[in-house]
Amino acid sequence: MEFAAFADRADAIEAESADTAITEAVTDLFTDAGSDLSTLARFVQGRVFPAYESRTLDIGPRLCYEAIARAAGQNISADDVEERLADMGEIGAVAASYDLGGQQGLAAFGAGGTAALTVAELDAELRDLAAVDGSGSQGTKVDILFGLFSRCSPTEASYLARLVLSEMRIGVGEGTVRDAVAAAFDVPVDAVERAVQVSNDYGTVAEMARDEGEAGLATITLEIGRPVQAMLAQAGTVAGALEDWDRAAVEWKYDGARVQVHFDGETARLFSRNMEEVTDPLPEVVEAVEAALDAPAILDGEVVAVDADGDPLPFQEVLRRFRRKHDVAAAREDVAVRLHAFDCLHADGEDLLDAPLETRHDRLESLFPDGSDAVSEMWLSGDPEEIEDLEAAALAAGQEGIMLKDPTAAYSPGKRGKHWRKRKPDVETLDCVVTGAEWGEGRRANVLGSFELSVRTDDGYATVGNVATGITDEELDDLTERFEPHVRAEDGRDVALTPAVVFEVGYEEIQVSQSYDSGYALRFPRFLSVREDKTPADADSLERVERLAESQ
Ligand SMILES: Nc1ncnc2c1ncn2[C@@H]1O[C@H](COP(=O)(O)OP(=O)(O)OP(=O)(O)O)[C@@H](O)[C@H]1O
Repeated sequence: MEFAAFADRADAIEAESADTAITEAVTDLFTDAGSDLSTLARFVQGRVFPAYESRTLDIGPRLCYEAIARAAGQNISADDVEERLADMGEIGAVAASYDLGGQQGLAAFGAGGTAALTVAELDAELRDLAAVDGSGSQGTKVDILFGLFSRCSPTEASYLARLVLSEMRIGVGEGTVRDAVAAAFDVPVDAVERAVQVSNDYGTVAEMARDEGEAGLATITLEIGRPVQAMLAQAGTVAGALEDWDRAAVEWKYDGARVQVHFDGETARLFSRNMEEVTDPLPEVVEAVEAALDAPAILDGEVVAVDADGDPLPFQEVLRRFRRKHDVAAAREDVAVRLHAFDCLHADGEDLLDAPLETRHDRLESLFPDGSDAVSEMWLSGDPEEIEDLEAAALAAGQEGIMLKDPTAAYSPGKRGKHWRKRKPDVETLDCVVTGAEWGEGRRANVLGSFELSVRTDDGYATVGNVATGITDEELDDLTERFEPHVRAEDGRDVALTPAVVFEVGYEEIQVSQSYDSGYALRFPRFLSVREDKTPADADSLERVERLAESQ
């Protein structure tokens, strides 16, 4: 398919407001996709790479503006592009507003000359672009992108800009893609959902659905080395859990960071909750797993930082270790980390996602030598007092609280269902995407002083408040520096930011309010931390804000 045809269809999808019409349009796109099916299944969601890959294009907004400016002609600079963005508010519209095809002579130096750009060619070019690294890589990336923009019509340029900056936002969420694959290739929605949970890639699933139908989808299994999305938890109470289940599986809620362990029988690889590989920064976890296991396995667990006495340290310490690229041995001397594995998704050739938690935990224990401290203990109890004692013990040991899990439930990747509930003594917090900021005043005029908080909606973000309290001067300096590459536009003291950073914020109450576009406002929001382990896609949703507001 030509990229122009895809761009036209994306345009038509964006113009639709009814969910059914959007799903139908995506269904038609998939039916007509031919050999481009897997690429298009990713492109409609604004992805070039499958969700399980941590590979990115690594194209910052500035680099994209430069490429657009060069394609737009000699008199246009990246600053001009940025100014236009401040006026128009959306990079696709900005890219479409220039006459980029006018540079076709120059484009001959870029990819593919002046021939019409195809989806396959664009995908290949973007993959080449992602592979560029080393010194001068930014310049090479601009060159490649310039070559692509120079071959674009206005509509193509709009969707190319949105694709490379991960700002597709045409109203197509994962649910739409799932339903469209099912409708296009006449397979059950559940079978598609299941295959996506296991493979974490809509591209592979769409092709399998088309080529081999429901039976083919059933053959997609977990693969060691290909991370799956983590199962998540809702807030819950002991009384609620014991009302719903005869007995609850009770575990400590460790104050650390999630990690998925993939052991192929010889070597272990580790992935963070964002599916980034964190094998190198955590050698002691790798060593512990490789020494203990002798059969292939995929495990889920939490990594906690500990001091010299083995007592847990705040979770920021473990994130520091996650990010550490150099001198890992020295970092390890300062702060050691320890794995608490609490689930087993695969053991010795057998996928266990559908097995009940109780069975999965038994398998987990059987993989490790007796009494190994790498396995998190799980208690089965129907007695509220016993569970309270377990919570007291978890808190006394410096952990966050307890998890209550349905012992009969399967493992549902990516789901925040009622089968796992977290009971933490502190009030709920929200993980919000920072979408804007404001410069300070007076002596703080050169640092950002207040930050606009948003939550996820189906096709973008909606504001819920501004936070300025709870941040030290030193943190403001750090945040100002951190946000610099994400500045999209400025107007007086107001700064528009590309969504990239997630703040954990506390608040006293959620109020219904017309002041913000979510329809809600956080009362007395206060900054708690930067969620280094989360991307905007992992931030809290408007749906969660609605639920929290209702349950107050
Ligand atoms: N025993 C355990 N079982 C499952 N998750 C655990 C356990 N101990 C610690 N955790 C952590 O708790 C998280 C579950 O809470 P949730 O799904 O709400 O994630 P979250 O948004 O990071 O929440 P929070 O900020 O409260 O940790 C898991 O992602 C995991 O990192």
